[in-house]
Amino acid sequence: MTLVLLGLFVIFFLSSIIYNRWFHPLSKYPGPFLWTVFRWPFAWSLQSGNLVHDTKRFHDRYGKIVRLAPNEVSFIDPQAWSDIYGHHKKDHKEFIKNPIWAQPAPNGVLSLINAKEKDHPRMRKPFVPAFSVKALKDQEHIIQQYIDLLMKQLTRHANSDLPIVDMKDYYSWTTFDIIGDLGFGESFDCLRKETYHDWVSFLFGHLKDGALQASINFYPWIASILFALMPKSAYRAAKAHFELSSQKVRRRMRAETDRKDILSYVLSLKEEKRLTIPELEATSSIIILAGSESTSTMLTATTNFLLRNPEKLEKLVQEVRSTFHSELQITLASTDCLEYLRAVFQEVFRLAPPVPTQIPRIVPPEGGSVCGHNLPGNTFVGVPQFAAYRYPGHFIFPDRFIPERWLSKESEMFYPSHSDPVFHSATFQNDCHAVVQPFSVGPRNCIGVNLAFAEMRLVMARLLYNFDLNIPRKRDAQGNTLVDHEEYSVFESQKTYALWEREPLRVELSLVQ
Ligand code: HEM
Repeated sequence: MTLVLLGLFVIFFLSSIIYNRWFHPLSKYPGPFLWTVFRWPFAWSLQSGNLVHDTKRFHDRYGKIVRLAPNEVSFIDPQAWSDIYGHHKKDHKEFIKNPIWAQPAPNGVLSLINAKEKDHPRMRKPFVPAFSVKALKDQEHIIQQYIDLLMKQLTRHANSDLPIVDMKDYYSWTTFDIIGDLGFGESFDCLRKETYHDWVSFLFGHLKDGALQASINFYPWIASILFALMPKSAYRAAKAHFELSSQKVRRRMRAETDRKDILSYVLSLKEEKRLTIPELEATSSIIILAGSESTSTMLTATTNFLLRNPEKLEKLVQEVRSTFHSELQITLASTDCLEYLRAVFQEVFRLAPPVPTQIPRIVPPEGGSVCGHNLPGNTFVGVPQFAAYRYPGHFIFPDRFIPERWLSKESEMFYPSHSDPVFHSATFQNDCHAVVQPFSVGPRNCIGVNLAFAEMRLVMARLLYNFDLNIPRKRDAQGNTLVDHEEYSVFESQKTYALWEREPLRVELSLVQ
């Protein structure tokens, strides 16, 4: 009997390899052998934090279309953005959120970001005015207030005996405090106390658990056993975190205030047009995560690239300090004209996108087309940002930090630094700007783009106006000061669990005299 079972298993095993590799409808798409016949190499790479780098390696080797698992194809052509994430059209149905990832909150309800296609427009609409340019203008003083506090804390450190800080923490504290206040009228008080709130520290662990849970979800037939083996602390933490954001929502709903925060726009609607309370609770915790983590990641990555490229840092400092003659002049409106700062952000989005993985979608059951390829229903698809943006067919010098590639050729700033490969006005003409879509596209793109840019511009401009930033200096045996660029952390080599796992970013600060 055992032999028969073993024989059946071997036959099943071998025939699924043969089918997946040579007879499956996706067999014509190239990919690494093991990945195309089994799901586990993908799941393993995902939960060990290497998926982003593995996917890039495969696209560099196989080209713009790669089969990453028996039922999954990855596309990096710019056309794939609108085909996969774009609006529903007459002959093109909207692709579906992948339920492997889009799981309900602990109250059993899907949040805005995970909502089913039929519920998504209803849930998104009430938030749209809260993220408009007009709303942002009304909220600018709140954002500036937290940046004042950031500058105050950094000034204190710059004046101390040890003027070295982990900027990753300061950026996280700032963006969490801002979204706590703008979202629910309550700061997390991270900046003032210079420490993470429980909610925030939980979140970083939660991202890792999320990658592990998604890996397990690929195997529904053993998922319940594997979930039972997961540490119970992960569930308790998820529940505690959800409880905290629910309390924030409920407190905000009870508060009698005419404050223009994000929830005020939703609460001002008639009940039938609002999200239900459980939906609002589930969505609130997503707004806190989405509204803080990606922006602080972007600020951390920008600082890391600037410190590793001192000539670019110098050029940006020059732009900021020659534009403003008082810190009070640094506003949302006035920072809009900083063209080199904008180019720096574009280049950091390209080299270290805050959402570096493929944002998972599924082809609708009746099938669909991506970049002219007809795919069977239920195929998993996505555009992996990190791989797409560093693909040598899309950008010249794809791994080099050259913000100038985003400037107009007529700009006064369009000239190479000493460390750049020589470039001239035609060098970047074939760069594929259209592929860089860090906020995604279509009906489920990022609702917080304006807020993200506002925070990024104000924080970076005020930081560079007030401080000189340096890689922390070491001393050699003779007491001479050394700056070792070779040893400094490289942002893009970090692991990813949906978002980047950010290591400390130590920066030496000195106040500009
Ligand atoms: C540099 C900063 C940011 C980046 C790169 C970014 C990127 C993205 C991306 C790629 C998506 C699409 C996710 C998907 O389809 O699954 C998204 C969705 C979303 N983002 Fe952002 N985001 C940023 C900042 C923000 C901010 C400041 C907020 C403010 C609260 C925010 C709130 C949201 C929300 C609520 C969604 C879900 C939208 C929907 O499903 O309708 N994001 N973001």
